[in-house]
Amino acid sequence: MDIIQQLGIPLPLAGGALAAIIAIIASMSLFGRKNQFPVEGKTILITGASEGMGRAAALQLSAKGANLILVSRNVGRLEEALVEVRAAAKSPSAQRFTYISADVSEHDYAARVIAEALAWNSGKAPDIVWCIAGMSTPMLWTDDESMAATRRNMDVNFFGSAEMSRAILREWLAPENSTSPKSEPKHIIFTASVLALFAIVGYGPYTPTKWALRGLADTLAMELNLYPDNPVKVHVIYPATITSPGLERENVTKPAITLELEKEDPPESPETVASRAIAGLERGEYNVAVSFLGNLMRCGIQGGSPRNNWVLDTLLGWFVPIIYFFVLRMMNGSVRAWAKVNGHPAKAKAT
Ligand SMILES: NC(=O)C1=CN([C@@H]2O[C@H](COP(=O)(O)OP(=O)(O)OC[C@H]3O[C@@H](n4cnc5c(N)ncnc54)[C@H](OP(=O)(O)O)[C@@H]3O)[C@@H](O)[C@H]2O)C=CC1
Ligand SMILES: CCCCCCCCCCCCCCCC(=O)[C@@H](N)CO
Repeated sequence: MDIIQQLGIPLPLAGGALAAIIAIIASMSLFGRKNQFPVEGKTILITGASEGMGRAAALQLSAKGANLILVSRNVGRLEEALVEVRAAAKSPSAQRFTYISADVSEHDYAARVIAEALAWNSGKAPDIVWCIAGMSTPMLWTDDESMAATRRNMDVNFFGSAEMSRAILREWLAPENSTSPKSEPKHIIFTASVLALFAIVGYGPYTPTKWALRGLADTLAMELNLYPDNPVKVHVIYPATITSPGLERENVTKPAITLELEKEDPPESPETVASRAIAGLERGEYNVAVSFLGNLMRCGIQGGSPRNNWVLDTLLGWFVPIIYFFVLRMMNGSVRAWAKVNGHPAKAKAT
C-alpha cells in the first residue's frame, strides 16, 4: 500500500487495475471448459470474407473443419480467398467451400444470398452466420463529405448486417425448422468495434453504425427467447485497430488527431483478432472483446446486455468509471492541446 502511494498511483486506480487483472485471468480459466462454438462439420457463412479479419476467420474455421460460404463483392479476391481457405481445410475430402458475390449495402441482398446458400447446401441453411463486412471513412463531423459518408457507412455496416441477420433468422426461426430446445444452437455473429464501447474524435460517420449493431444485437438476444424450439445464440465482436487492407483505406481520410489518440491502443493482425474472437465464441461469450483494453471498455458499458459472467463483469464494471476519470481527462486534454497547436481544424487542413 505504502509503495503504491509513494509512487503516486491513486489507490482506487491500483485496486481497480488489480481487480481487472484477477477478473480477466479468472474468466479465462472459468470459461475454458466446454467448447460452446463447435464448428467441425458445420456450414458457416461469412460476409467480408475475402480480406482482413473476415478472411483470417474463414481460414481458421476451415482449419477447424467447417464448410464455408464466403461473401463479398469482388469475385477475383473471393476466388483467391477460396483457394487459401480450401488449402487450410482440416479434412479436405469432407469439407465443402464456395463463394457468393454480393454487395451488402444493397436493399434485400441477403434474401438472395441465403437462397443461393440453401441451393448450394441441398436445402439446408448455414448453421452459423458471421457478419464481418464493414468499412470506415473517418473525418470530422463538419467536413463536406461527412453526411454522405455516414449514410454509406450505415448502409454497409449496419444495414449490411441487419438484413443478413433478418434473412437468416427468418429461415432458422420458421416453425417448420423447429427442432428442440436441447439441439445445438445456431449462431448469428455481428462485428462491431471498440468504438461502440468508447467513442473518439473523428469517427462520426462510423461509430454510430457500430452502436446501432449493438442495439440490434441486445434486442435480438431478448427476442430469441420467443423461440425455445429454434435455439439461436447472438454474439457481438469488438475489435480495436486491425492491420488490414481496410485500415490502409480508412487512414486516407483519418484526421491527424484521431491517429494520435489511437496510438493508445496497439494494432493487432487480422489473424490475432480472428483467433481471439473465435476463442471468445468458444467460451460462449455474448459481447466478445479481443484485448485487455477492449475487455475494460466492454465492462464499462454493459447496460442491458447479456453478461459473459455476472460476477466478474460486475466487479470489473465497478472499477472502469475510476479509470475513465483519468482516461477522459487525458484524451480531452490531448484534443485541446492539438487545437492549441494547430488552430481551427479548417485552417489546419488548408495548410
Ligand atoms: N480495421 C480496423 O481497424 C477495424 C475494423 N473493424 C471492423 O471489422 C470488420 C473487418 O474489418 P477489416 O478486417 O478491416 O476489413 P477489410 O476492410 O480489410 O475487408 C473488408 C471485407 O468486407 C468486404 N466488403 C466491404 N464492403 C462490402 C460490401 N459493400 N458488400 C460486401 N462485402 C463488402 C470486402 O470485400 P469487397 O471489397 O470485395 O466487397 C472485404 O472482404 C469490419 O466490420 C470493420 O468495420 C472493427 C474494428 C477495427
Ligand atoms: C477503460 C478503457 C480505457 C480506454 C482507453 C482508450 C484508448 C483509445 C482507443 C481507441 C481505439 C480506436 C480503435 C478504432 C478501431 C476501429 O474501429 C477503426 N479503425 C475502424 O475504422
